[in-house]
This record gives sequence, structure tokens and C-alpha cells, in this order.
Amino acid sequence: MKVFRGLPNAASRAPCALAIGNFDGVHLGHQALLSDLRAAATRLNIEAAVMSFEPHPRAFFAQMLGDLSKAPSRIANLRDNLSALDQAGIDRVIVEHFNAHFAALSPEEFIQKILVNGLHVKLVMVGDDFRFGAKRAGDIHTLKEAGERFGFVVQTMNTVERHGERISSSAVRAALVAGNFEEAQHLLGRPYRISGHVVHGQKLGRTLGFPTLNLRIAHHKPAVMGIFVVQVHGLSEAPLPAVASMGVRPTVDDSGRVLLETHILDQHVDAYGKVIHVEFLQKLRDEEKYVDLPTLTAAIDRDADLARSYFKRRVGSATDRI
Ligand SMILES: Cc1cc2nc3c(=O)[nH]c(=O)nc-3n(C[C@H](O)[C@H](O)[C@H](O)COP(=O)(O)O)c2cc1C
Ligand SMILES: Nc1ncnc2c1ncn2[C@@H]1O[C@H](COP(=O)(O)OP(=O)(O)OP(=O)(O)O)[C@@H](O)[C@H]1O
Repeated sequence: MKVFRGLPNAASRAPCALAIGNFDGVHLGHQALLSDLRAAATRLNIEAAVMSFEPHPRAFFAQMLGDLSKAPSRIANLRDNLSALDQAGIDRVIVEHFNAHFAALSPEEFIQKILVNGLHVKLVMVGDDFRFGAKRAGDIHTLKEAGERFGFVVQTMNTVERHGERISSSAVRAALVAGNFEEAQHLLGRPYRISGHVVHGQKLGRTLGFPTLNLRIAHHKPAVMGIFVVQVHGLSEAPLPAVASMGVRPTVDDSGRVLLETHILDQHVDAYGKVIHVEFLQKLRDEEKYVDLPTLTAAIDRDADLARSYFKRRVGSATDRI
């Protein structure tokens, strides 16, 4: 899969079937749409392409208004979203920088400059609620009318629902914020995981007795925040039981930088530079600012014990079923 930051240059503009959206989390609704897109592209013998936006348009508008509480939290980082698009068989992803210039494009300008001249679209696949262009003025009818003029087809997708509710990134965010990882898994069609390269931390964890594998989180508002029971994939055949903290570590750091720190239970692993996948299983608590390091260490000690009990219970219930 090829990834472009902004529109590809003229040499890379092969005709394509295109889906447009944020695709945060690549949930089951997205996957159904991408599967139809893949089939249409194969039928027409053209590339399957996705146009996505960075930052999320609602995060951009929230920043313009100076009210970050209006920005949507982020389900997945770019690496995980791209990897899910790759698995869906997409050939090309265009990550468009969403800025004031882009936001001001009228529906007609978006169609002419981006879809027709920029991407040579032959087919556009969208959900039935699709809106685009400045002030969200364009809809499926605008797109279909332009398709007749410019020679592309518009194909729409019926809404994919679960228990009568539309599956959406917003629904996944709500499940994650509530710590309901089972519901998130039902909406995503796979367990909720965050992946990344292990980076060096302040190495304070070792002296506290809890060394951690640290992943940098590039965005400021992850959908999960707090302390969690997790398991780590990518270091051995079986996933490793662990406990993790996603947050800004107010006791030891005032930079406001978000980190995902994972302590593997009861074994030493050296994973610097490796890519790991942290799967979230249960929320234990919110992050706290402790008065000193011994109080913090005692709290992490309790978290680790709770995580060990979680895994023991899980083994117990698996043996019960045999
Ligand atoms: C299970 C767990 C729970 C944690 N809870 C908190 C917390 O509530 N408040 C906090 O400031 N830091 C918390 N931390 C982060 C620690 O402050 C951090 O891991 C420690 O300072 C070592 O970081 P370093 O190895 O990157 O230096 C937690 C870490 C883990 C692994
Ligand atoms: N449940 C669904 N069924 C069918 N199509 C969907 C579904 N969810 C999203 N789509 C379509 O997938 C494309 C990308 O969607 P996008 O990520 O922008 O929306 P979303 O998942 O509803 O996210 P948010 O909740 O952040 O608005 C759009 O064409 C959208 O209409």
C-alpha cells in the first residue's frame, strides 16, 4: 500500500475508486465500505484508494474556536489506522492536511480540484450520510450530479448497525471512554490495541521496581486514559500479561506529553526499538498525582496485583470451561 501526504504528483495519479473519511479505528462500518470499495476497484481494474485527513476536521475546528474539549478523542494512531486499511486491501492512501485552505473549498472546488484533477476518480464510495465541502454544503446528490458531468460513478453504502445503532467512530470512542473493551471489540471486529516502537523513557521506572516499555502518543487526546490490565503482542509467541498507564504522569512529569507505559508482569524483557501491540483488557483506575514516589510505587504495586488476579481468574474460567 502506498501512502501519500497530500495529493500525489501527476505521475502517480492512476485512475482510482475512492472512499473519503476519517476512518479512525477502521470499525466494522468502515470495513464493510472498504470491502465494497475493493470489489468495485477490482471489477473496474483500477486502484482502491482512501482519502483521509490529519488532523481530524473536528479537531481542526475545535482548535480554531480555542475549545479543545470539542475535539474528538483519538481511537488509533496513524500507524494502526494505516495498517487496518492495508489489511482491507487498499492500494493507496492520501493523508490530506486539513487546514483553513482545505476547509474553505466549496463542494464544486473539492470535486474539481481534488477528486477529478488531483485523483482521477472513476468511482466514489460513500456512506448514505456523507457531507463534504465548506459548511458541509455538499451531499450525495451534489456528488452524483457532478459525477454525470465529470464521468465518475457514485456508489453508496447502507448503514451498518449493531443493536439498531449506527456503528461509528463516535460509538467506539464512547465504549473506550467507558472502559467497555468488549463492546469496543464488537464495534471494531477485533480487540482494541495500540501499536508503536518502544522508546527510551526517563528510566525512573527501573529504580521504582517497575520498568516500563514506553510508546509515544503523538496526539493529545487518546480515547483511553488511565491505568489498565493489558497484554502485549509482538515480543513472543503468546501475549505477555502486563499492566499499563496511558497518561501524562503528573507525579513525575509536567510536560503534558502523553505516554503509554507498559510494565510486563514478573519477567524482564528488553524491547527497545521493537514494535509492540498493547491490547487493552480492563480499566483499573484513573491516573493520580501522588505526593511522593513511595506513594506512587505503592499504587503501581496494587495495580500489578490486581492485574495478576485478573489473569489468574481468566485462566480459572478457561479451565472451568474445559
Ligand atoms: C501500572 C502503572 C500505573 C501508573 N500510575 C501512575 C499514576 O497514577 N500517576 C502518575 O503520575 N504516574 C503513574 N505511572 C507512571 C509512572 O510515573 C512512571 O512509570 C514512572 O515514573 C517511571 O517512568 P520512566 O521509566 O519513563 O522514567 C504509572 C505507571 C504504571 C506502569
Ligand atoms: N456504520 C457505517 N455504515 C456504513 N458506512 C459507514 C458507517 N460508518 C462510517 N461509514 C462511512 O465510512 C466513511 C468514513 O466515515 P468516517 O470515519 O468519516 O465517519 P464515522 O465512522 O461516522 O466517524 P465519526 O463518528 O468520527 O463521525 C464515510 O463514507 C461514512 O459514511
